[in-house]
Amino acid sequence: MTLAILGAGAFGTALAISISHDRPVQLWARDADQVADMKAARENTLRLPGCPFPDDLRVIGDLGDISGSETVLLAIPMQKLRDFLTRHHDILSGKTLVACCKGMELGTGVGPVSVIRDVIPGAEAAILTGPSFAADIARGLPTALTLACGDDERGAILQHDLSTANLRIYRTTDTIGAELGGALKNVIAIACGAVMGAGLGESARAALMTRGYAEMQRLAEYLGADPTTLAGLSGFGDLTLTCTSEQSRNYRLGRSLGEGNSFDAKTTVEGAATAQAVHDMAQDHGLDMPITSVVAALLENRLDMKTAMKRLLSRPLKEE
Ligand SMILES: NC(=O)C1=CN([C@@H]2O[C@H](COP(=O)(O)OP(=O)(O)OC[C@H]3O[C@@H](n4cnc5c(N)ncnc54)[C@H](OP(=O)(O)O)[C@@H]3O)[C@@H](O)[C@H]2O)C=CC1
Ligand SMILES: O=C(CO)COP(=O)(O)O
Repeated sequence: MTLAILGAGAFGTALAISISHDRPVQLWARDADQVADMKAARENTLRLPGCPFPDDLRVIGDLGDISGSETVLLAIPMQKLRDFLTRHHDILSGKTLVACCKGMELGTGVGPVSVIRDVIPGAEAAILTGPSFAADIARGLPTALTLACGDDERGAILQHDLSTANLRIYRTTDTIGAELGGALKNVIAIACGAVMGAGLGESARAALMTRGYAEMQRLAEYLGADPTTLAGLSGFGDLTLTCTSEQSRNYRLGRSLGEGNSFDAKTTVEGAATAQAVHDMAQDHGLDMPITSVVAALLENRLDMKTAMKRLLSRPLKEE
């Protein structure tokens, strides 16, 4: 079975490299120059340099070529997903679509599985998420991810098809919990980066991670997710990785905020839009999401670091 991966960014490319050691993979990029470059160089010099392509990885620039692939991984940023699916509805209808992005959609507040179900009801929707840096996967370092699919039989097939010697996949049917964990940990990582950038120390970061996790659980429970999903790879696991690593773009954006430095606006940082989306949703539903709200305000320059910290620390004292 050939697998198609749409989006030749760092993550799509890393998954394509890892999985094509076991089975044929088509990796699609929208930009003709990038397609030509990857075909010639047999690596993604733009997004993931230094990671050579296995022989069974085929680079494609024509979406029509995926007609024979039953399973399609969508590795494009969250805020671009709805438009992408709408434009390519007919090609993707009837397939199993696995979201590989992390975030909640601005305007609707929903995650990628809901967007897929909404735009292409004729497809089976799933999500692959969890603690993993693209460079680690591409280099063959051990990684564990969560595959969430509402249809457990289909989920078991995906789990088997996408696992490799170094990529160990666990499965759940709780798609809401899996997409919330991946989305919200990015917001908390921005907060942690900001605290570290401002020189507030490791203890403050540990407090933010813990209270951030409580915030994630609160929203997840409200939206009907299983709390044990949040305690797994897609929630706690990814929170730990992203809040503590300089490899994370969300963490680095936060650190720049804390240091008072600018950050390259072209970098994919899913937590920025997600902070706003979740803040809006929390307000609509009367939910208490103080860290998310502070991150959204920091990113919009509605708050400075000092006031942000004061706001979090001056909240009424309560039971843990
Ligand atoms: N990098 C990582 O370590 C990990 C990333 N992820 C998640 O994967 C998702 C993608 O991130 P990542 O690959 O790192 O991002 P990159 O910035 O490396 O790449 C983004 C990719 O999306 C493509 N793209 C952007 N907009 C569109 C569009 N409208 N239509 C089609 N393609 C589009 C870009 O194409 P172009 O170059 O032409 O603009 C590019 O190939 C994110 O949600 C991220 O959270 C998950 C786990 C790990
Ligand atoms: O999701 C990731 C790790 O699991 C990648 O994190 P960043 O998007 O912050 O780089």
